[in-house]
Amino acid sequence: MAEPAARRCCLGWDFSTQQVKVVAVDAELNVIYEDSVHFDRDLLEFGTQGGVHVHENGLTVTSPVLMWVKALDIILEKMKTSGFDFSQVLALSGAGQQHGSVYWKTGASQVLTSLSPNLPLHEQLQACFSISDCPVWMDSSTTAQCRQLEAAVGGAQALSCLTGSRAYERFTGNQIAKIYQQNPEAYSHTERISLVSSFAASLFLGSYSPIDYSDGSGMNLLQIQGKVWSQACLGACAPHLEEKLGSPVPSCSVVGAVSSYYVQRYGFPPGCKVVAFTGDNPASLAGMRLEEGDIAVSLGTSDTLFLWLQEPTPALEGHIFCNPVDTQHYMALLCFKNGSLMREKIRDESASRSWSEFSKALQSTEMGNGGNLGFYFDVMEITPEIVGRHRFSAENREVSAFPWDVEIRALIEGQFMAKRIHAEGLGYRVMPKTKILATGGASHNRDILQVLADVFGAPVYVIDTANSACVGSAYRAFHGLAAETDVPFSEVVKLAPNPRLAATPTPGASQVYEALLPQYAKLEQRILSQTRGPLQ
Ligand SMILES: O=C(CO)[C@@H](O)[C@H](O)CF
Repeated sequence: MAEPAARRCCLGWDFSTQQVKVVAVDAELNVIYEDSVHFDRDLLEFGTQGGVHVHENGLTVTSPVLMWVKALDIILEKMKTSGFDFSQVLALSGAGQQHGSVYWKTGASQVLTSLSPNLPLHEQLQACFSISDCPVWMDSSTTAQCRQLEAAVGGAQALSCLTGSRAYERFTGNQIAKIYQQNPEAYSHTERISLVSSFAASLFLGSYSPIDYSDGSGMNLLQIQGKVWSQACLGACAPHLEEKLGSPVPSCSVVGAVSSYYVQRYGFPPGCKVVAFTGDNPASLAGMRLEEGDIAVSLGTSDTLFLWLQEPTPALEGHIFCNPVDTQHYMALLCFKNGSLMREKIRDESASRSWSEFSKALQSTEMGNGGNLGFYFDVMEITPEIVGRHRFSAENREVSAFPWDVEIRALIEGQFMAKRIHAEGLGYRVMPKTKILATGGASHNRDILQVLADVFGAPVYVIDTANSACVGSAYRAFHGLAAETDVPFSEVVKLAPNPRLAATPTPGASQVYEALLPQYAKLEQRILSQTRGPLQ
């Protein structure tokens, strides 16, 4: 049988909370291989649940760094056993869960640069970490450090203007501050601090990989305008921190070639390039091929917005990161906690637990819902911090109930008007070329997507984002190969499969919602001032 034609490809990795995943993407941008290793299922000796350990205090959440190392050993062996041809890999890049941090012990770099190809990574790196259980994004034990950092730079808004976010417990600077304060000896024996993304890149490089601008924006340490560490933030967190972090680099940087360990043990070509790894959300933005003016809406348990911003206006909500595929622009994340669980509750209460009844209500009620507006937050909302259900008639009078069909439309219109208002609060603007990319469970309901298209006045496309961080990383690897030629990312990925058009705005939608959006915003402020007292 003829030898299979050589399939030049790039690899995209994702070191996520629950697993390590890899995809191989060929030059036509087709996924030709994928594999994964699940921490809970395949690495039982580490005893994680959902890939993490939640500590007794309920606030501290960590993951064992050697579990991540061993997962890479296993997945590479699985690829080798399946006959994957590593010699075809032109470049690789990857993603890591954002905010997590890895602490390399003094002397580890010598081990990393002299790995024996006869042994797995985890056996050789056993003694290379000063902290064996790494803080991850689910940790919320650093509130004190958050307050200290905000005080050091002039307050929450000042920190947001500087680093793109106010202080958040999961953000890496606050986690480093806690380790320095509570475990100074481990901190003093740490020669390098990586994010999960740059840690994974270091494993492939065989030396310390720099932190990229985009994932570095999730640390409360990087000046997002100047793309340099903020000396005020570094100083407020821990001493000698800049030398432990190294200098940040543009996310599209080629940071080196794979180490000889991979050439000799797996057959990677010696010139296989490593493109800077980044955070899972920035990598997903790349995988969704978001462009200027686009917005991605992930409709899941909580709803998450991915925004492409040219001129960000940092706020006390949401997160602004350096853009992973365009160094002049930015991206933003906005999280809305009352997502699908809220939609399912109203479906159960008002549509007899039936999505088809739910859809009928949306089909039978008018855009704008006759001026009735609703706010549905059965759990404390993140954006903004409101809890409870609040309904208002067209005359702005608070009412205790709506008819079942009005209730359903009020929920969905309210959820999407909130998204547009808060996105625009961060500097997002709907443009004539705007595409809305919808993903997640609720994106299978066409009537819900119709409301989304109407509220934003833009077409809605649906995409499958199951592998978006991996695929986005493979796309970024191809982009890194073209780095010297200055080809824009959008050009590199133009052959990728296009999303499917699902809904376009109903004629007259803009007039309806341009009038209703300010009304919704005013009522939101009214609820906020009632619940937390008048704004200072
Ligand atoms: O904390 C987050 C973003 O700010 C999460 O989406 C993590 O990146 C998940 F890994």
